Amino acid sequence: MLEATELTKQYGDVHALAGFSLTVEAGEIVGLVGHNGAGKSTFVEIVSGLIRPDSGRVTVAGKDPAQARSAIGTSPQHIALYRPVTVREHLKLYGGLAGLRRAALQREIDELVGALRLSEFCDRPVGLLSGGQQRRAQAAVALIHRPGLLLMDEPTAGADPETRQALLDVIKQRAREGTAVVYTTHYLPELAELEATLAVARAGRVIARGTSAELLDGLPGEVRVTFQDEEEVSISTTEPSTALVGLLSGNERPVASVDVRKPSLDDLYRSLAVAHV
Ligand SMILES: Nc1ncnc2c1ncn2[C@@H]1O[C@H](COP(=O)(O)OP(=O)(O)OP(=O)(O)O)[C@@H](O)[C@H]1O
Repeated sequence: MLEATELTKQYGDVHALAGFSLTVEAGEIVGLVGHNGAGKSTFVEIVSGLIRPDSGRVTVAGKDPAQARSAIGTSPQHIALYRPVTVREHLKLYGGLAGLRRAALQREIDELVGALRLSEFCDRPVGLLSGGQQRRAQAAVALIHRPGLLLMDEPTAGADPETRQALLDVIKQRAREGTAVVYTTHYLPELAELEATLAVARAGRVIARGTSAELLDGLPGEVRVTFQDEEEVSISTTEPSTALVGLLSGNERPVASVDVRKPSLDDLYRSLAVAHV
């Protein structure tokens, strides 16, 4: 559904993209992760047809992004809605532009209003909504025409847990129906929930691609024991149970808490940074 090969994009001295390649199949959710400035949003902007690459090739459903607008739904990092216009009017406008009419348009609006819990503020102007409500409205605009490719750039930033869950549920459902999804986030548990494969961007390129099991297995997490006298001991380990037994055996002091942390995105970036110096 999406094929990007060796994309480059330069802003002055900054190489925002430096040979960025990524392929996403129909029905696949790809979690695009990477440090700030890695090039994720620039990639999303190119695929959504907002900006053009300096070189390289990108196709959506076999076409140039500018010719594939109706196949693409974008929820950009920064809210791009009209402040005086209500959420419902946005959905009618964007659904209508994509060719949805009357009953079909109404059906899609009703479904999204329900799934993303928009009913309470659907008839209010966007400019009067909270940040989280605007994010939900933005996501609904991306989804209204059932695009074959969804580009979600940090769609849950600032969202409360219920909103986050509602959005993840809709995205999973769309992927089951065959939608290809690119989902950028700084939050690994969301990608586990989406059962996404990962693409790790660094300095304008994708430097690792695979399932989270392939990329995270073998990376150390952390076991931390806090004793009641407030002393804290932590160990970086790939074997948390063994490490915990080791920490506690022979220890007579009462334990206040035990915390086992799985490998995080930071652990992944660190391991890849070592591999890519
Ligand atoms: N319009 C622009 N003009 C100048 N520089 C830009 C522009 N857009 C992006 N850049 C630069 O390109 C690089 C990549 O930025 P981009 O926004 O794609 O990163 P990102 O991975 O999305 O980061 P974040 O996680 O912070 O959203 C950064 O160094 C950024 O400063």
